[in-house]
Amino acid sequence: MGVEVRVEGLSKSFGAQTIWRDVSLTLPTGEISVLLGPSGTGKSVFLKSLVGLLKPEQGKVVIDGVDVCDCSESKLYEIRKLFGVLFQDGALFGSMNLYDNIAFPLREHTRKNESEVRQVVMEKMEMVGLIGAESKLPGEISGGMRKRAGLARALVLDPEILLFDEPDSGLDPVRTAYLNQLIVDLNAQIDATCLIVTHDINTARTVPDNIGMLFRRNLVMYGPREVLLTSREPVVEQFLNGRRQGPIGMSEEKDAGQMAAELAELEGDKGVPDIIPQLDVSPGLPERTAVRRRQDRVMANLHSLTPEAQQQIFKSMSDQEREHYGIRAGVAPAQAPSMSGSLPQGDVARVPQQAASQQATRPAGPAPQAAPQQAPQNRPQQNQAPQGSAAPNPGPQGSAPAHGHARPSPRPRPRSGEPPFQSGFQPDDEPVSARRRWFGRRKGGEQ
Ligand SMILES: Nc1ncnc2c1ncn2[C@@H]1O[C@H](COP(=O)(O)OP(=O)(O)OP(=O)(O)O)[C@@H](O)[C@H]1O
Repeated sequence: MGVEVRVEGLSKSFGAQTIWRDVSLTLPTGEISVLLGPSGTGKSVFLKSLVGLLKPEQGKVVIDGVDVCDCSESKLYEIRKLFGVLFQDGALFGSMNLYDNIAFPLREHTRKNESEVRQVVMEKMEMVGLIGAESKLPGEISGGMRKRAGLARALVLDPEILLFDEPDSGLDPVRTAYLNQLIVDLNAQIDATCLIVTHDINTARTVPDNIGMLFRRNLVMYGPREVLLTSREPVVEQFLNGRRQGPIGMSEEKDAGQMAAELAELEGDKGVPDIIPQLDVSPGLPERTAVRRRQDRVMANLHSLTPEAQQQIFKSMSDQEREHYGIRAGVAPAQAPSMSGSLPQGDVARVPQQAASQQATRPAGPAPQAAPQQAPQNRPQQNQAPQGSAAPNPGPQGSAPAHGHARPSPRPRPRSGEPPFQSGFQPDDEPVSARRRWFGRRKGGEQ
């Protein structure tokens, strides 16, 4: 199971160049988060700071009770063992075949003998669908295969935190869809805390539980996917829709006058966005346990989310889940701030924690389908969990939780007749065949 990563007030500069300042966020245990931002906003610098490869001037990165920014070399060495990192190009050694590349961390960092090494390497190669490609050199395979080899290598030390630096860079949309499905499936299998840096809008829309966005040296927003995917914050909206119009210009920032004119042009185009369902795990694999933990966490902080985000959260629930959380039809969601506003606004990044105290600036969206009743009396434990962190693991699927009432299974599988927002990917969609390919039914051919 993954571990929580807590970032508090982190600031990083190179000489006079401030990369970002006062970044605070929590990557909840086992959840998948995505970090977005225009080129050059410091996303890779952020990843390197989490692993302790770069030292921010201020702030903390707390993992397992250790501040990575201020700990001994030996502690840092131990903490780094919790990480698996997939670099943009896979970072494979060009002169080593895939088997030796993937075996490398095991030979360097463990005392396993060669037969044990072989067992782990083959297991991870099978997970990413590379069986049969052991003897190939990185130069002899496609970009997609190199990414998967890099991912297998990132997995060999059984990481609790997985960082992906633009896993989709250089891949076509189909290979990107396969890779996204692989990430979701891996998360279901190992429950590692995942952070993906990407520019790919489809990845941002379908893979993560949480999304963050860096812009103008600030984390402008971070929160549950439903918040950012329905956000009217101009920079978030521009990025997630891949538009020219908005605060982001060719060289990051735009002239204020031009931006105002462009945004005025878009005023007519302001319907409440409907969000695409999140990718579900491939059939035959375990459910993602993070989904249930996240749902408890988000429901405990629901009042602090925008009405649009609340609406999307209700829509994504099954009847059983609505009943469990005491949600009834026909009542408006709690009012919460829109989270749109002028940039930079560091506090907006703490949307789930602080939004409730901010002023609403925009009328609520259209009448919602459903809204929560009072918090269920028998669920105080989740409400007491620290905001932004995962609620306690409620136990195996279907078993009675520690606080003693039956829970619905997480994310029930789609049944015929259910509305499409519950379905995730249908059996005929690409990621399912990706699983066939990546979980051993096909030998590691060229992708
Ligand atoms: N070691 C370093 N020394 C000095 N400047 C650096 C260093 N590493 C990164 N930078 C600078 O930090 C800024 C952010 O770089 P970074 O690679 O993190 O951006 P990014 O958001 O990941 O960009 P992209 O999306 O294009 O990959 C850039 O201006 C870069 O030149």
